[in-house]
Amino acid sequence: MEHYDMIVIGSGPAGQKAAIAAAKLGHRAAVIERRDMVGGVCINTGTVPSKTLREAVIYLSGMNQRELYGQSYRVKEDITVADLSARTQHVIGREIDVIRNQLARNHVHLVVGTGRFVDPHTVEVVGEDGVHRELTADKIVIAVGTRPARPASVEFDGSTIVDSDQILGIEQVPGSMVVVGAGVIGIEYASMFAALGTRVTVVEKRPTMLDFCDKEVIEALQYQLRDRAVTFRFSESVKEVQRHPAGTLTVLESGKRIPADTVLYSAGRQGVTDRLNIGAAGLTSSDRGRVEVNEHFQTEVDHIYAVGDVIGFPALAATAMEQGRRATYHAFGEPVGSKLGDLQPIGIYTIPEISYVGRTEDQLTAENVPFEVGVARYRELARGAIIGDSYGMLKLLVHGESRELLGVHVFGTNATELVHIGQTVMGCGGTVDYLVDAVFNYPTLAESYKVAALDAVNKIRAVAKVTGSGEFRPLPE
Ligand SMILES: Cc1cc2nc3c(=O)[nH]c(=O)nc-3n(C[C@H](O)[C@H](O)[C@H](O)COP(=O)(O)OP(=O)(O)OC[C@H]3O[C@@H](n4cnc5c(N)ncnc54)[C@H](O)[C@@H]3O)c2cc1C
Ligand SMILES: NC(=O)c1ccc[n+]([C@@H]2O[C@H](COP(=O)([O-])OP(=O)(O)OC[C@H]3O[C@@H](n4cnc5c(N)ncnc54)[C@H](O)[C@@H]3O)[C@@H](O)[C@H]2O)c1
Repeated sequence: MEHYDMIVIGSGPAGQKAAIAAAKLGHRAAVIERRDMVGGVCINTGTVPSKTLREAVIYLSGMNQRELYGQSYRVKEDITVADLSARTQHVIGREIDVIRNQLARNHVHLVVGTGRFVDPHTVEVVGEDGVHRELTADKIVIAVGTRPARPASVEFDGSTIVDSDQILGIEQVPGSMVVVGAGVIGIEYASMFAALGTRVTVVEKRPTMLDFCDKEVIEALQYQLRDRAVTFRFSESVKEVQRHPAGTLTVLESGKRIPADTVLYSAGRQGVTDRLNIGAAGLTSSDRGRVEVNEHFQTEVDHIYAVGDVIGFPALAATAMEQGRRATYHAFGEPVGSKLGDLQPIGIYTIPEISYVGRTEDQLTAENVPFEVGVARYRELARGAIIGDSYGMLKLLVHGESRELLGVHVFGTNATELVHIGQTVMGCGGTVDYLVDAVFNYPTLAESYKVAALDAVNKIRAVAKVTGSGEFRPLPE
C-alpha cells in the first residue's frame, strides 16, 4: 500500500494544477490517469484538438482574407480531413510531453490506470494489464471531468453519427451536417464546418442559444452564420437520429425530418463519476454525474475535493486549473487570496470568436444597476481595416454613477485575447476614466477600448448635462 499526502483522480487541467500545487507546497502527490488520456479531455479530445482544427479551417479556407482579396479567395480549393488534422496530433503530442515533464520535475507520481474508491482514504487503481494496486492519501481530489452524453435514441456509428470526441475522426468534410444542441461545442463546430462550405442545420430545444452571453453579440454571430448558410431550428427537440444506407435522418419531435451526410450530437456532457464507486467514499453524484462542492471545492466529506467539469458550470479549462490550485491550497491550509469571483472570462471559439468578462446588459437591467454602453466597431479602427474585419466590435458596460467597468463584451478577431485588458482594469477596480486617459499602440484592436470608453463617457456626460448634476464635465472645444 502506497501512501500520499494527496491523490488526484484525473490529469485534465483541474487535476494537473491540483497535484502540482501540492508538490510546490512540499507534499507528496500522485495523479491517476489512463494511459491514453494524459492531459484529459482538454488535450486529447476537447479544447486543444478543436482549437487546432479551427486554426486550420481559418487558414485553409482563407475566410479571414476574403474582405481583402475577394469572396472567392481560398488557400486550398479541396480541403480534406487530412489537411485539417495535419497539425492536430503534433500539437497533442507536444502538450502531453509538456504535462508529463511538468509532473515529473515536480515529483508528482503519474499512476497509470483507472481509479475507484475503496473507502474515503483509499483508491484502487486498475491498470490496463488488469493489475490492481491500492493507494491511500490524507487528501483526495476528484478531477474526472465529463464525457459526451449519448442517448439510446441516437444510432452513433462513429463515422456519420458522431459525438464531439468522434468528430475529430470523420473521414471526409461532409456536404451537409445536422448539429444537435446549440451549446458552446455545437456552435463552435457548426461555425467551423460552415466555414468549410458544409450546409449546417443546428437544432436546439431552447428558443435561443448561448443565452449567458450578450444578446447583441449572439445576434451578430447568428447573422454571420446564416450568411454562411447555417439554418437554425430553435424550440425544436430531436426525437431520434437514424442511420440509413444513403445517409442520416434526424427526426424532430415536431415531425420534421432532416437528411444530412453527418450528424454531430453535442447535446450536453455527463460527469465521469459512474465508475468511481463514490458511494464507498460517502459521496453521491447527480443524474448528470456531477459532484456538489462548497466554495472551497470541498465535497460533503471534508478531506475529499472535487474540481473542474465534474462540478459543472462554467466547465472551462482555465477555470478548472484555478479550481484545482485553490482546492489544494485549502486542503493544506495555504491562504488563497480573494474568492474566485465574477471576473472569470468566457471565450467561445466560434468563427468569429466571442469573449466576455463581467455582467451582461440583461443582468444589470434585472439588478436595477444604472449603466451606459460604450461601443467601438472594428471597421472604424485602422487595424480593423488593415486585417479586413468589418464586423468586429467591443462593448463596455460602465456604471452610470461610479464609472466602474461592469462588463466587457467582444466579438471578432482576437476577442479572446482582447478581453483580458478589460478584465485587468476591472480586477484592479479601475474606472472607465483609466481607459479614456490611456494611450494605446496604433494601429491595434486594443485601441477599441479607448474608443468605447470615450463613447460611454460621452453618454454619461449627456445625462449629466440634462440633469445638471455635478458629473457634467464639458467636452473640450
Ligand atoms: C470539444 C470541446 C472543446 C472545448 N473547448 C474549450 C475551449 O476552447 N476553452 C475552454 O476553456 N474549455 C474548452 N472545453 C472544456 C475543457 O476541455 C474542460 O473544461 C476541461 O478539459 C476540464 O478539465 P478537467 O480537468 O475538469 O477534466 P478533463 O479534461 O475532462 O479530464 C479528466 C480526466 O480524468 C480522467 N478520469 C476520469 N475518470 C477517471 C478514473 N476513474 N480514474 C482515472 N482517471 C480518470 C479522464 O481520463 C480525463 O483524462 C472544451 C471541451 C470540449 C469537449
Ligand atoms: N470555448 C469554450 O470555452 C468551450 C468550448 C466547448 C465546450 N465548452 C464547455 O463544454 C461544456 C459542454 O458543452 P455542450 O455544448 O456539449 O453542452 P451544453 O449543455 O452547454 O449544450 C447542450 C445544448 O443542447 C441542447 N439540447 C439538449 N438536448 C437536446 C435535444 N434533444 N434536441 C435539441 N437540443 C438539445 C441544450 O438545450 C443545450 O443548449 C460546456 O459547459 C462548455 O462550457 C467550452
